[in-house]
Amino acid sequence: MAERALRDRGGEPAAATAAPPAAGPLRVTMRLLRPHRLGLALAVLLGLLGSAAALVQPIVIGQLVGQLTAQRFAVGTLLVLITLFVTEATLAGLQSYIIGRTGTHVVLTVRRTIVTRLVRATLPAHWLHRRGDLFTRLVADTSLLRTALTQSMAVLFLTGITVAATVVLMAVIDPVLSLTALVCVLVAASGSVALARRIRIATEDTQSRVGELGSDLQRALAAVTTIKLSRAEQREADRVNERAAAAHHAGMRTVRLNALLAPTADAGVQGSFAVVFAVGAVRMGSGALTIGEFATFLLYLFYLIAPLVSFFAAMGQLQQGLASVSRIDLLLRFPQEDDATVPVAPVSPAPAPPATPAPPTTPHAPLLRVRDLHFGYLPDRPVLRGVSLDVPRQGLVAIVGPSGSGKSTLFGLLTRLWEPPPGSVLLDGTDVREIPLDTLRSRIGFVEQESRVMDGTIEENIRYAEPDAPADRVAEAVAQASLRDWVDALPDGLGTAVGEEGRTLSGGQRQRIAIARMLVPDPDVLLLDEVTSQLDAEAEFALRSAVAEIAERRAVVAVAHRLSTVVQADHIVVLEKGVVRAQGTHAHLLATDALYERLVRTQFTAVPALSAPTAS
Ligand SMILES: Nc1ncnc2c1ncn2[C@@H]1O[C@H](COP(=O)(O)OP(=O)(O)OP(=O)(O)O)[C@@H](O)[C@H]1O
Repeated sequence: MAERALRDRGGEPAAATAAPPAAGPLRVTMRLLRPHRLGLALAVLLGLLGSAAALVQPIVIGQLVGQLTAQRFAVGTLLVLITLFVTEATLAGLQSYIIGRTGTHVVLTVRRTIVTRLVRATLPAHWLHRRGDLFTRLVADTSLLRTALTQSMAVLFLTGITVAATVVLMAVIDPVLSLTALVCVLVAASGSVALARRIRIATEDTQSRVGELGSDLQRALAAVTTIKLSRAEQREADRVNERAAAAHHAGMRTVRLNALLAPTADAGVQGSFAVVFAVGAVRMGSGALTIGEFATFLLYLFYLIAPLVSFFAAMGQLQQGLASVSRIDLLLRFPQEDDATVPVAPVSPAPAPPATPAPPTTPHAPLLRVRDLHFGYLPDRPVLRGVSLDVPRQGLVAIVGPSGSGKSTLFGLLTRLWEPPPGSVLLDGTDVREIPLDTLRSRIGFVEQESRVMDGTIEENIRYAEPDAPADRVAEAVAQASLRDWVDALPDGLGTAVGEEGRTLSGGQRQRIAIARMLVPDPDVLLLDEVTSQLDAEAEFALRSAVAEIAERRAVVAVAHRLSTVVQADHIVVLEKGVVRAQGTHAHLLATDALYERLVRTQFTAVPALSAPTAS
């Protein structure tokens, strides 16, 4: 719901979600092609040489015919002609290879850049866009770049040069007639240009509908079990099929416009010829042009047909590429985590920046300090309102409170998944905003409420935050997360594959793998967000003992719903509607705070006491 709220807000994205302003698609294209300009230049050069080899052929053929008619020995001329044929064919092949290669490289570079930016993008930026659409932009739109940009750019350049050179030659013969030809061609081109523009808009529309199709398909695949249990197969299929039909209709519009492009260009060229022919005839009649000059002029005009038609076709192709560039550009401008130094939506009262530098830390100073922390995801909807608390270097701090009171939000701010206001979260006396993200997240381990397990083996998942960790650290993390007995009983042990999203595991096993993953980097503080919620009594007991052991060496902050976890905490913070309403020990809070007393009575799930920890 929150993601939808962010998306629907549309018009005014908050500072950390806003991408820098867009440049025009042509400028973006030039920027994308710049690293590949050598390849493109080489392709154009080969094309020019190929054209030269083709243009010389009529002359050589003429000579050959002359020699043969005069019954002269023509082997030399024949060899020259064969060499020209071979050269032209070789150059054409090479040019096509280099254009293809350059196009593929452009796609690779763009995809790499996008992937890097996507994984480093801020969470708000991600939540503004549907995943299926991002996927389509990365896969389908970048594919369009290959032919639509590199090929069309090279063709436009090459045919542009050919057309310009021919026009110059024509101008030498008769400037008036060539001006007439030029004006006619430009008038004819205006129709094609207008069509090409519409092709671009239609392509953009098609691609965005393909994105919607991808998003809906992804939504359906992710919830396939829910769809089955809700008997919603047909409804879901209809919904996705409707998107497919919309993409088809938009695609058909592009096809129709594309089909119009060639006849429009042809009609323009033919019409131009008719006008030039008529003007030429008049000029011949008036003696301004000889019949020979007019014949040569017309010959050149015919030479123009092929390049002009290619030019217009390439223009249509380029417009399709530009449509994709506009969509890809959005990903290239995704705001990055490191750029996001302002709160997503400042809420009133605006938090004041720290007035004095952070106090020097001593071994007894708290490890984490939260000072007057205000935060809201949406403007004027505060979630945390002036939260202050200290986390000592060792021991267990429990955060309790009704659902929606802001407990998970607090954890997200401590790890800068969301940017806290300046001076409101200090780690070892340093504002977390000044600590490089990589360092911060290796010092603060955060096990989320619904931690992901990824396709791969158990060991790959546990090592995920630190792939090169020594084996004994992995073994220790496995033991601390109460996974040892279970892993030892598996035929493949740590090498067992877990399936996509850890499908072959139980909820509890997934949670413990997530805890082990966060223990491997040996963080100073471990944040646990309701990690015992999916565990049975035995596993919970085992994990509770493990948490107690972990808390002897480092700080642990746990959002807890189990009374057993809360009771064992050294310090308990009671959060209500984004405000810390009480803090203290279990006994103190039970005696002094009505909400805490109510939570203990009604909300905290009691777990039957067990005599000794056992692993499940
Ligand atoms: N990404 C988000 N965008 C907008 N609002 C959000 C977002 N995440 C949480 N919220 C809102 O912020 C408030 C606090 O949510 P939070 O998840 O921090 O509460 P919580 O105390 O952890 O709840 P629970 O115990 O149910 O997990 C809720 O009103 C929630 O709807």
